[in-house]
Amino acid sequence: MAFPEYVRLVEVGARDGLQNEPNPVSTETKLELIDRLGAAGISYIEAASFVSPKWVPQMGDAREVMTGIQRRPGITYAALTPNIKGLEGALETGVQEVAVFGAASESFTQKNINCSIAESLERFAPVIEMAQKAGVPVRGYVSTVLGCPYEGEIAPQKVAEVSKTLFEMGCYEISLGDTIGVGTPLKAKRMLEAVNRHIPMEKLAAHFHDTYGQALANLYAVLEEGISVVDSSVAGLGGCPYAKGASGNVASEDVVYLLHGLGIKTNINLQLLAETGDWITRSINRPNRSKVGVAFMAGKASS
Ligand SMILES: CC(C)(COP(=O)([O-])OP(=O)([O-])OC[C@H]1O[C@@H](n2cnc3c(N)ncnc32)[C@H](O)[C@@H]1OP(=O)([O-])[O-])[C@@H](O)C(=O)NCCC(=O)NCCSC(=O)C[C@@](C)(O)CC(=O)[O-]
Repeated sequence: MAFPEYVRLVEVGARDGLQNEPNPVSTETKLELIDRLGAAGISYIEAASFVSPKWVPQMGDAREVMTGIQRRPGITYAALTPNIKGLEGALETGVQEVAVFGAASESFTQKNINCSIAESLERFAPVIEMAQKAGVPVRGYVSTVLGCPYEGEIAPQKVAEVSKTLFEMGCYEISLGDTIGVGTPLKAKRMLEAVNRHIPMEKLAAHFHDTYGQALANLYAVLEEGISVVDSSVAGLGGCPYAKGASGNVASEDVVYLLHGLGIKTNINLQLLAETGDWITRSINRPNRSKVGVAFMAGKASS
């Protein structure tokens, strides 16, 4: 199969990227990050998460973030909403899209959202229904698609089952999360094939973490299969609070560099994106995990 002509990046740096930061990140910093990402040409920004602040304190300012964004035309600003309480909060801020998040592993679902897979799906049904009534599209995440921190291997069939259910419940797109970054290209392809038997490729997204340094290789593999939506995080920020040792998402700068090298359009200004990665990592005192970002900034410093 040929590569797609255009890939939409779903930038999750402000949410997945920051949710696990041990030190508080100010609302002001989050808002500047979101604004810079928009200026760099990102068209979809996952900006916040309406979850319990007891579970994920770093996302406790979701309302302030969502209402503080200077919205740019053509950009979708989205938020995670695990239940009706979260959705109500998000809708009050005029959120444009929301996402529910399940997993293909029972243990991870328990640790992450305190219920079984079946209960999570029951809980999502009214969330999806209410969002749709409000005219807000719902994205569905499925975590642990290539491995679970508690259960190890996850059967592609299980990933397909949960994905299919979320899709049939009304999620317009299913994002397949390698939460702990253990996947390899062949595994990623096999998992995608299993899901694609039930869901069209254009309704699927790849959400790969880079813990084992395989994320770009895995992305290349699924791009070959026709994936055209990729979740990533500027400077490779992030990790999941309920997946110990999981490092950040694949870095947005690295993904954009790969895509442009393959002749795939993104409408993203890589220089501005690299500057954003440099700025946020300095602001929160983190290493920049984007090789492309570091190289770009070194080139700029020496020129
Ligand atoms: C889902 C719950 C809330 C269930 O948590 P629970 O304790 O079972 O919920 P509950 O309904 O019993 O409520 C307990 C308390 O939380 C409050 N509460 C309840 N809901 C909300 C809400 N929406 N917003 C604010 N507060 C809320 C509720 O009001 C109550 O407060 P109290 O009466 O004790 O003061 C909890 O488990 C939770 O918040 N989990 C969040 C976990 C999380 O955010 N994980 C990271 C995101 S997933 C991820 O990163 C993976 C992904 C998506 O990136 C893809 C990948 O990489 O694989």
